[in-house]
Parts: sequence; C-alpha cells; structure tokens
Amino acid sequence: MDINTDKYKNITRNLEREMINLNPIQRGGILPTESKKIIYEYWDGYSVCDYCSGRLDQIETPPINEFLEDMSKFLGMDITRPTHGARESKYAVMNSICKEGDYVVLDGNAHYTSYVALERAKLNYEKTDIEEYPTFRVIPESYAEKIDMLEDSKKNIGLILLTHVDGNYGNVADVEKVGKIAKSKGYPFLLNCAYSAGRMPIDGKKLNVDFIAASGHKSMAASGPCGLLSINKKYENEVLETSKVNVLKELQMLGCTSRGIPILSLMASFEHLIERVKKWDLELEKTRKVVNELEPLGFKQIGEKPRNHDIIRFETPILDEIAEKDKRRGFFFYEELKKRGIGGIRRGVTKEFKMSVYGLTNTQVDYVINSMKSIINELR
Ligand SMILES: Cc1ncc(COP(=O)(O)O)c(C=O)c1O
Repeated sequence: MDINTDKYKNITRNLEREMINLNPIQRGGILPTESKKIIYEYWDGYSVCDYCSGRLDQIETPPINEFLEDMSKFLGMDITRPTHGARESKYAVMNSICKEGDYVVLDGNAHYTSYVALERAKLNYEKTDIEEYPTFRVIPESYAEKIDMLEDSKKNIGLILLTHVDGNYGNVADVEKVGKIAKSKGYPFLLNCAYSAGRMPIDGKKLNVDFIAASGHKSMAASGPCGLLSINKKYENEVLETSKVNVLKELQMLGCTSRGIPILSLMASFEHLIERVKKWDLELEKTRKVVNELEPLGFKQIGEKPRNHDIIRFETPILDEIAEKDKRRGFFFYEELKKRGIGGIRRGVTKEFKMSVYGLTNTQVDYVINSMKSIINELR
C-alpha cells in the first residue's frame, strides 16, 4: 500500500494561540489551563478504562461515577450519562421513548441536529411558530396549538422538544411555559441545553423538564466530542434499558460512550463550570456592552433585546458598503480583525455575522470593541 503520511507529521491547528476567538460555537468549549494539565495523562485510547469493571458510568478511578452524580445535582436532574454530544443525547431519548412514526413537537428555532436525530429514529415532527423579524422568539403558546392539532387528527405525539438557547439568534426560550404545557398535556419534555448548560445556571427540576441534552465541547469547557444526557428518574427504565445479551450494557449508550480525553476533560473542568455559571450576570453585562457600543457604528442586533445570552447576531450593512469600495472586497473585515489578533468571524461575510465575548476579560472585550470601531471608522 502506498500511502504518504508526511502530511500528518506536522498537523497544527493554524490558529495563533493568542488570538481572541469570537466564534460563538467555540467560546464555551475553551479549556481552562488546569484542565489542559490534567488531560495530559489521558491521551491514550481507552485511557479512562484502566479500572473499569464493565460500564463507563460506574468507573471509580477516575471517579466518573461520582462526577455523574454531582453533574445531576448541578443540572437539577436525577441521573446523568456521558454521551458524544447533545445530538447523541437527543437521539438516545427519541430512540428509546418514542415509537416509529410518532411526532416530536419542536420549536421553530430547533437546531438541525434535532431533525437528524428524529429522522434517524424514524419519527415525524411538527414545528411550532416563532415571532417574525427581528426578534424570532419561540412562541410557547404555539406548542399548545400544535399539540391540539395533532391530537385532533389522531397523530401520536412521542416527545416535546425545546431548544433552550438557539444558535441562530441566541434567544433564551421560556422553558417554564413550554414545560407547563407539556406537563398539562402529559407528554415527556426534552430541553436541548447545548448552548446553555455549563454557561448559565440550569435547574431541570424547577424548569419541569424530563430530559436535558448538554454539549461538553460547546458549553462545558470540554474537548470534543463530548456531551451529557440527564434524565428524570421516571424514565430510567425506558432510556437506560440494558442489553439482553450483556446485561450490564445500556442499549442507547451502545454499551459505553466517551472513553478517553473528552469525558476526562469535562470532569477536569467541572470546578471551573460551577464557578463560571455563578458569573452569568457579568457575561450578560459584557454582551450588552458590545451591542450598545457597536450598534451606533451601523450594526443592528437581531434577536431578543436586551441580550439574555452571549450569542450576538448583527446585521451589518456598513460592512457591505465598505466591501463595495475596498479592493479586498468582502474579506477586508476578516483581514483587519486578524491583523489585530481577533479571529472567529466568518471570512468574507459582510451582510451579517455572529459573535460572542463569553469568557473574555473586560480588557479583551474593550479591545474587541475598539478594534471594530477603528476598522470601520478608518475605512468607511
Ligand atoms: C442549539 C444547538 N443544539 C445542538 C447542537 C449540537 O451540539 P453537539 O455538537 O454537542 O451535538 C448545536 C451545535 O451548534 C446547537 O447550536
């Protein structure tokens, strides 16, 4: 076999370490230095399995079993399992509690992974309404309407799914209202917390949710791929059913999920998560400051206002205007930010972009604001 492996010898991430990364999908997954030191010992394949006696969630060394119990407390749920991401968590719920052909009633801002999960589980869906431009908020009452409509036409509803914070606008949905509707109608309720758990405080019990899908690499300062599924005890038997052949192994987990660095990194970052969610108000202050400072430049923030989450989506007609006359065309903004050590804004975009300053220091936030101001004021 003639395979040239030279190209794998110097794989680098091609990202200057000092760069300030504004990509919302990446800000919540940055590991604190302490976690980086801990995972150094765990880079071998099945590194957490040295003392396994049959199942990942029961491993005592390293203390995965205790970590999962503590994580349940952190999320206000009863039982937690590691997964490879929020999408795998959603799929595990759908595949276990719904029957083929059932309907999932989900919000109009649901992520594509909710759709691929339900398609893979051979389910149908009904999408609820959202507000129009520019807020695009989920309308909780629409859940009741869609449920009534499906019931009237004798369709079987298997699950109610809500995206806690959507990735397009960063709107925080009214979970309590949707939870009340799901409960009063008697349907199980799954909350997709990919963009919330680990960034902001979550209490599943208070929110009336039956399942939480969380994402380690997106919002829990963990190496990807990694996630969590937290469930209400009531659903333990269905969701965590074990194999008839190997009675210890859970079917939806295909026996065991995260078997190395990802789960270990999540454990190593747990203390950091506990501390950082306490500072959510400060994150919102920084986010709102960015919006207030940048809108006068000719940006328009889309989604609910003021911001209740760190994702910021701006419409940017001013960048479009500059791109018309700049010889770098649409790439000027990316290039100018890069010169200033700022990355994470998509290359070539001028009509709108998304950003987040989650976890940056106040000095870094001011630097980002001033950099954008100076780019636009110099080139307009
Ligand atoms: C709202 C939302 N849910 C789920 C996901 C997927 O998360 P994961 O990669 O953990 O499956 C994303 C990723 O962008 C997301 O924005």
